Amino acid sequence: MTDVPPERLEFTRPFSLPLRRRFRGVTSREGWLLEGPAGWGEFSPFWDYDTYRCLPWLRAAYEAAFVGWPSPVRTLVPVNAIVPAVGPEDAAELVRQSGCSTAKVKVGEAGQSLADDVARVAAVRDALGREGRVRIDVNGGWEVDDAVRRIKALDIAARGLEYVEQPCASVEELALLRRKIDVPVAADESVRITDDPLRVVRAEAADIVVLKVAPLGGVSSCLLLAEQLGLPVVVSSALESSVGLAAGVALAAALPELPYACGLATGRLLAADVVSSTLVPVDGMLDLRPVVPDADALAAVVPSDELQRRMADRLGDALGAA
Ligand SMILES: O=C(O)CCC(=O)c1ccccc1C(=O)O
Ligand SMILES: [Mg+2]
Repeated sequence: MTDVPPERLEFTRPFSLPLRRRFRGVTSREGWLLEGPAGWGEFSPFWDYDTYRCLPWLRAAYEAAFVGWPSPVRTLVPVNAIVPAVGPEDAAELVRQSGCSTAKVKVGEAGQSLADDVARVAAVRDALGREGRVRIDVNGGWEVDDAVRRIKALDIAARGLEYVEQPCASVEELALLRRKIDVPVAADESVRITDDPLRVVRAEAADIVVLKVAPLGGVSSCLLLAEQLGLPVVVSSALESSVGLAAGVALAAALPELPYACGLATGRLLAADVVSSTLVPVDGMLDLRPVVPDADALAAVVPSDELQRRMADRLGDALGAA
């Protein structure tokens, strides 16, 4: 990690945040906060990330605490409601409560049928009304031909999809699929979990890219990557606490163009947070503001001794490799 003295990175505040509902198989989010002259940073890599993949999260936390973020060009960021793979009534309720006019619906969840996805997407369209935008996220779950069939059905159920996020796992499949459908394709995992994020562009595999600040090494790294990619960017969260979400807002606020609502409304999925007032949208917008943890909130989310030991091991491994 460039010019970062790991011994200066004193992650003193551990947290474990329960989620209101299961999201992509996750029921809680663990991490550490770091305070520095520029503000607060968060280190909360997913448990399935190995040491190497944790390093960008360290860089993002270091940037937030010690370096600061690039200048904003806007102070309000439009965001999408996030709809996990729940039933149609719950999905509609989540959308109505959100105040957002764009919704992202998780589809293709293991154990669910196309009929389940169609019902959820149709309920979200009804809740949003004609003017709203509906996008879906498959997290790489489908083969190309299956994706063609399912996307057609879901495009009809949605009465027009804004885009489909990571419908297939590989860049090659995305490129192939993109030539077979009219719905725009957004790349998420193909940019986030790779050593070569520009490959999606060379392969003409996507119309849009999803950028998440922490797994991509910070706001400045993402801004540079966005410029190199040359595609429209949707900034999305990695299900962080409000401290981590603030870094996403900073990126969305600094991008020269922001043509789509961003996936930063995941504060609603948290049953507890490290701040007293979670970063959630008002009228579909998040505002750019400093986020500072609250002592009482932090005290309420201290991990168990056993969990904290596992978290400390992982943090130590990452700092040791940095
Ligand atoms: O983009 C959003 O609206 C919410 C964030 C989200 O979906 C997400 C959150 C954590 C990990 C992965 C993802 C994802 O986009 O697949
Ligand atoms: Mg995604």
